[in-house]
Amino acid sequence: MSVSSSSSTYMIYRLQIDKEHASLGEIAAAIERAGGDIVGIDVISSGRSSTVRDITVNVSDQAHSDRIGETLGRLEGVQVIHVSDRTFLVHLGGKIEVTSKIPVKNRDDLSRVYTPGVAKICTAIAEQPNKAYSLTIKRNTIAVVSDGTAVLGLGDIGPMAAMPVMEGKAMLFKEFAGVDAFPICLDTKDPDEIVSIVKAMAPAFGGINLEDISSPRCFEIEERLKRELDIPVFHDDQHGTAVVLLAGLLNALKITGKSMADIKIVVNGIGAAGIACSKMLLAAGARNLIGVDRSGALHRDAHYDNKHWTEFANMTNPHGETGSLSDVIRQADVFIGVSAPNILTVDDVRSMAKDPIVFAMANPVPEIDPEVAKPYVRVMATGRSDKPNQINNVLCFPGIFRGALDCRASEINEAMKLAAAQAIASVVTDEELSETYIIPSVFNMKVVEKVKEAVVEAAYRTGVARKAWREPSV
Ligand SMILES: NC(=O)c1ccc[n+]([C@@H]2O[C@H](COP(=O)([O-])OP(=O)(O)OC[C@H]3O[C@@H](n4cnc5c(N)ncnc54)[C@H](O)[C@@H]3O)[C@@H](O)[C@H]2O)c1
Ligand SMILES: O=C(O)C[C@H](O)C(=O)O
Ligand SMILES: [Mg+2]
Repeated sequence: MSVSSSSSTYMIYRLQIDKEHASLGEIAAAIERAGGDIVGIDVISSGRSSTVRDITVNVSDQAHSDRIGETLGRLEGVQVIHVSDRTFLVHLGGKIEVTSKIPVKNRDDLSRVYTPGVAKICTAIAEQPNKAYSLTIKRNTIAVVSDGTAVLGLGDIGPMAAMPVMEGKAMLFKEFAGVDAFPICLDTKDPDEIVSIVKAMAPAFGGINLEDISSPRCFEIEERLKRELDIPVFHDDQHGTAVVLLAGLLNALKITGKSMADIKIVVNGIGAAGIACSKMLLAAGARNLIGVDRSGALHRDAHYDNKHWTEFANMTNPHGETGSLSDVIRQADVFIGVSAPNILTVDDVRSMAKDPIVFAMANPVPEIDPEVAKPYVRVMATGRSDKPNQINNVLCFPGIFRGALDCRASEINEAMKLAAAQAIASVVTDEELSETYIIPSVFNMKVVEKVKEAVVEAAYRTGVARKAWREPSV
């Protein structure tokens, strides 16, 4: 039996194996019988009577891992020393660190990078603040700021628990676009306090990436920071997601031969991502878009305490459809999920129009398991990196900030976002386009390059770039 569940994970079993009483063959057979897939075997130490080995096994979940551990513990001559989760191992001590660019080996070095030499640099910046861009980390550094209230689809898990995601985002900024990023998780949910903290720390940064802040607070926080700061402020869950979604949908529609203006789109989860994705699709020509949240379809005859929902209802659902997700998804061409795990059923998908497009983007568990949906959909995408068609904001935020920093943009505007979406979509050529390849891989080096170029061009075109234009050298 092989492990196919979308929640599968790798566990490492460290075993002491008594050479006389146990063999690797027996151990492998026991693991296979218990349903685990062995993906690696390493010798840690080898003695005359026993060896210590790490056996890496793909398991479906924690309970499955426990069962395999118990099975191994019952084998004669085998002692389970410990069991570790490979995902936990890569997080030990955190995922990023600060390194210096210049060695500090002697007093001379010290006196230049630190006092007294550093003082004249400080004075130069005090006299001409713009010099912070050439003489400090500002020009290449982003703050990734969260309050831990909407972490992936895990919800309000607090600032400490949000850190692994923010460290991960910082890592991706660096890996994919060479942007230095600091994860900053704030122990407050108060919008006034978040705005004032971010404003106070802004001098060190060339841009602010807001992350995993729940709606509707995220809208006010972002709007105020955009107004009050002169560096780009970008709520990734809104705009990064919307940019990548539009890129994916433009390409998926080429496959089904339908046009944005004619299709019925259902967006499930009218929070940060849902509202931004919907606005972007409307700007791209969508007309029949219906938003659904926990209480069903949003429509203009209802009264909402949340003013963003009132605004949303007024610009969507032109035919005033009401009811649950299952009611409004009938005859829809496109489902976009930015809500919660496993809320879309096979029957819902089967009630959609011909050639359904399903983007189940909730993380880490999508609205429907892609394996379950596959037989009934034409194009399927999720936010996960272990499945085809990954619609995830990681395709956008490194490149869009690379471009914004390079031209020293004062903001990331609509034109820059649209340019980024078109650039991502364009990486997949017409020859390459297929049901399982509507969106490029994040590892495709062309993505960041094309997004950066398109964003820089749009920033100069719309007058928000502040760096003197230099013709590219030939
Ligand atoms: N793939 C990506 O790139 C990407 C990007 C951003 C967000 N997301 C995912 O989208 C989800 C929402 O993120 P967000 O930042 O917008 O959060 P949010 O808290 O701002 O919004 C979530 C919304 O979903 C609604 N919701 C929750 N359960 C629901 C259900 N069963 N039916 C209908 N609506 C439901 C909530 O009421 C809320 O309005 C998360 O799972 C997140 O991981 C994915
Ligand atoms: O973090 C991700 O993988 C995407 C997105 O920002 C999310 O909150 O789910
Ligand atoms: Mg997020």
